[in-house]
Amino acid sequence: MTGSPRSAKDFFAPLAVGAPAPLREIPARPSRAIHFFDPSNPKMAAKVPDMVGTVDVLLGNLEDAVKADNKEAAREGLVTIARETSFGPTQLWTRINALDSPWVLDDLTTLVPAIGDKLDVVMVPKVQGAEDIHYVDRLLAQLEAKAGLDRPILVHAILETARGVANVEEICGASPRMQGLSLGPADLAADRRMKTTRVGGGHPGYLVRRDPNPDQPDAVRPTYQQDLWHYTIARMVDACAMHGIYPYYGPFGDIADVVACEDQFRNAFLLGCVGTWSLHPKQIAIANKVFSPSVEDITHARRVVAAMGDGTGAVMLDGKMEDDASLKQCLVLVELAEQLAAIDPELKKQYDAIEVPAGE
Ligand SMILES: CC(C)(COP(=O)(O)OP(=O)(O)OC[C@H]1O[C@@H](n2cnc3c(N)ncnc32)[C@H](O)[C@@H]1OP(=O)(O)O)[C@@H](O)C(=O)NCCC(=O)NCCSC(=O)C[C@](C)(O)C(=O)O
Ligand SMILES: [Mg+2]
Repeated sequence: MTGSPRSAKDFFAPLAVGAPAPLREIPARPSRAIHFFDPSNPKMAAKVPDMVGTVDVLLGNLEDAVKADNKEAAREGLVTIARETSFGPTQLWTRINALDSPWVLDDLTTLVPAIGDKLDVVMVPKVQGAEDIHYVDRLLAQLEAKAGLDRPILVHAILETARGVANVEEICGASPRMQGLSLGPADLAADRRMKTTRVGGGHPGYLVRRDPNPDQPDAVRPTYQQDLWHYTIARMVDACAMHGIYPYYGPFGDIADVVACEDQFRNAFLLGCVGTWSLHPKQIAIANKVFSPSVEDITHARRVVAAMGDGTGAVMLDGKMEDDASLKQCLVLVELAEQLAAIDPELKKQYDAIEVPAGE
């Protein structure tokens, strides 16, 4: 094939002669936590081999949070770590520098030939529209062809500009490489001129207040904090579901506040996200817990599956109506549990111990 794709039929054609064929379906590999490390930081880098198997994704970060003077050391450090580490079931991702930065071309032209066979996903920051994905798509195809890779490297976009959010659907559908999206709440807040200075999470000022009680006009009126990120995450979830790819929350910068971190992660899980980021080792356990369905949820889901028989009609279970649609909701959880049990022996034990009474 030469030139640009001309019709919808060309969507799955390789973008360079000799590049691997694009995937028609993005594999649903568990990725509850995408753990960030700075490959130029010797202490962090030293911990990476021991983290294999304890986290679903290890991500060598080359962009923000890596000092400008360390950009090359980070890139080279990632090459060394990738070559020397056997990753087993753990995926290896990287976050490259922004497309307008002086580093990104060297990031891609170094990493793909050196460790392209080990890299599962390239995370692209500050994606504005489909044109950014098209650029990375073609360049990856050229580099993969040159390196003789036999499987395509997937692409994950971070939504961190207002324009990126406005173009979210076209970003998700821009290439068969698109694996998923993450929220970039810090850059997005700055770009939108929001007034929060936190990296993700809520804000005590973003609230609603109960109406005054006419009989007690001076009584304290309770307030309820709202989720600043609900709108954006909900848009991401719809865009990803529409294109068969996966939404993730993103960073929670208040490392010390493990309670609010868990809450933010859970909101994302309930809305449809498959995972989140972990910036510090202690956030991995929080993410793994939140993004694994509970034993109670799986027990209920399996009871509904058993009670629904051939999957049609309506039944009563514990006083509640279950039907074809609630069965589908339960199957989302059951399928997720099966995928997680395949890579997490502890969870497998818990899910295997569930007993569903026969004949319900
Ligand atoms: C927060 C920091 C500074 C606290 O770092 P610390 O050293 O103060 O923490 P600590 O509790 O003292 O660390 C304990 C031990 O764990 C190690 N450690 C600590 N963190 C890690 C790690 N991630 N992976 C592996 N090891 C780690 C650390 O080196 C230390 O090792 P030691 O016991 O041998 O001394 C540090 O954890 C860190 O730099 N984390 C990564 C930050 C990062 O990647 N930020 C970029 C993503 S967020 C973002 O970019 C925004 C976004 C999306 O773009 C947008 O919203 O716009
Ligand atoms: Mg950012």
